[in-house]
Amino acid sequence: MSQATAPLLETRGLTKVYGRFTALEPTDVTIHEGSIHGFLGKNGAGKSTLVQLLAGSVMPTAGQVLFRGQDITSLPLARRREMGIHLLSQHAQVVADLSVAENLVLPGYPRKGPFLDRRAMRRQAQELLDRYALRFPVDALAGSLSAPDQRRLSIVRTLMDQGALAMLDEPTTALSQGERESLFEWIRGLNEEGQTFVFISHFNSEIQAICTNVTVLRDGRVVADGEDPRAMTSAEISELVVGDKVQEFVRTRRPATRERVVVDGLVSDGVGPVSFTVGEGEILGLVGLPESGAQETARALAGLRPTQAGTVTVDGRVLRAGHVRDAIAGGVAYLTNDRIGEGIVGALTIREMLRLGNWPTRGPLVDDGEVSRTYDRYHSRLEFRVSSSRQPIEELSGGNQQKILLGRLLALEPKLLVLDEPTLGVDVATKEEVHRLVDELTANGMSVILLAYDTDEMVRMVDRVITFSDGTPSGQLTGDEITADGIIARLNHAPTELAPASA
Ligand SMILES: Nc1ncnc2c1ncn2[C@@H]1O[C@H](COP(=O)(O)OP(=O)(O)OP(=O)(O)O)[C@@H](O)[C@H]1O
Repeated sequence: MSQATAPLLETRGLTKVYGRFTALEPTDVTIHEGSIHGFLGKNGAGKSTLVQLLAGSVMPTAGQVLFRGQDITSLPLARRREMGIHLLSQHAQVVADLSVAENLVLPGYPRKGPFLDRRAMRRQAQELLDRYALRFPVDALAGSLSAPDQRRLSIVRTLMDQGALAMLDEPTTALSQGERESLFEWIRGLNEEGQTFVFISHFNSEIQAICTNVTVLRDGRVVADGEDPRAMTSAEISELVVGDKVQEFVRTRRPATRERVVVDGLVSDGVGPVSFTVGEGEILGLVGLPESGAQETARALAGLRPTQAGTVTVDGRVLRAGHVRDAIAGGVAYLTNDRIGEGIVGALTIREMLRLGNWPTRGPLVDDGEVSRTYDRYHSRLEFRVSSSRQPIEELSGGNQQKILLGRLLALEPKLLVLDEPTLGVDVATKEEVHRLVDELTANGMSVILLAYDTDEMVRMVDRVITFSDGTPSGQLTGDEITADGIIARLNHAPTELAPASA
């Protein structure tokens, strides 16, 4: 990795206040040229706020941003982009129905007079792909690329114009272990050539794998700066982030006492037939590569995919397939892994979101007292960092939004909880709290189906694993067979097709 050199970007007393809420206290940080600089912190600590202030998508309440010594505080986002400062935010994605080339030249399409110059566009795009050792065709639709390739494409967009600084806010969300490693190798290769990165992640292993130094934020304040994460243990990093020791939760596997959920011959749009059972109080892991049938089956159970054959029975009641309201009424609740697309309703307040579609009533009226009690229950348990229960969901940090979605499902008191990436974007302390909570629910009889890219989470939480390939169950792991290596071996992990940039 390149030697850290002169300051590329510096902040002086940079502050962000929203109304009466201080998202970022006066902050002084320095990002050195050639470094991979990590920002760490719990949910709501202020990481995204800080990178948005650096990128110019949010303007500060006070303080300065210096770029190579020049004060750029008042420059807007577009000007900073021209200077090579780019942010790939948690929500940024490629435009699925545009080609790779169109995505890469956005928004500055090359023109010939009033016309779009397609040849120039393709040539520019191909040069970029070559420069960053990406081998997918410039004419492919961006939406047809694999998830990691879409991520690479969006990173390349942040690196265009010889980008001086690429800030990546949780870039590995929804990538498998193999995909992460290949992405990291690529980033390291670019870094070797002098590219500076800012990197945000809740995974200590990722921070240690890639960052040369870190800044740690807690409740909007810098509590550590300049540490080398490679010289620390994962527990030390967690302690720095949380401000306390994080007790890793270890679940004891419990044999199921009776069958609660019976899935029999389920066929859903080319997936299946799928048959399995889930016991009372059991956590069943569904594992498979994308489009293997694991996630499709989970969504079909929740009524979110049309089904053509088979039945789903919960406590003896047969659910009407393909009907989400019927699934909920029958006791099935599903946590989506697409928080932005199908999870949150931005304008709702937190307390409304927690009881959305599940309003407690007193006579004909919404029972406001019960809404408040629901908020209090999950606020203390899941520790949202928010200014009030009436704050709109869209203002919350990503991890806090995830906690609200989880709280909403728990408030439904389901019999079967289907969790698709329950700790997506959630910090190290809350992750353990979510695991503890799910364990308690299963101790009280709730059945859980878990999908998780993080094999460590899978291994620690489940009683049993069913693997999927080609749209049907391909095997089962129980007891001591449930290990990260065991799962990965069953997945028949195909190596990713890309070589690192330096190759
Ligand atoms: N537009 C806004 N209005 C009010 N408060 C906001 C707004 N944007 C962010 N906040 C608050 O600022 C705080 C910091 O949020 P930020 O998104 O920076 O956290 P984060 O460290 O990136 O968290 P996460 O790990 O969950 O993504 C949060 O408590 C959030 O609710």
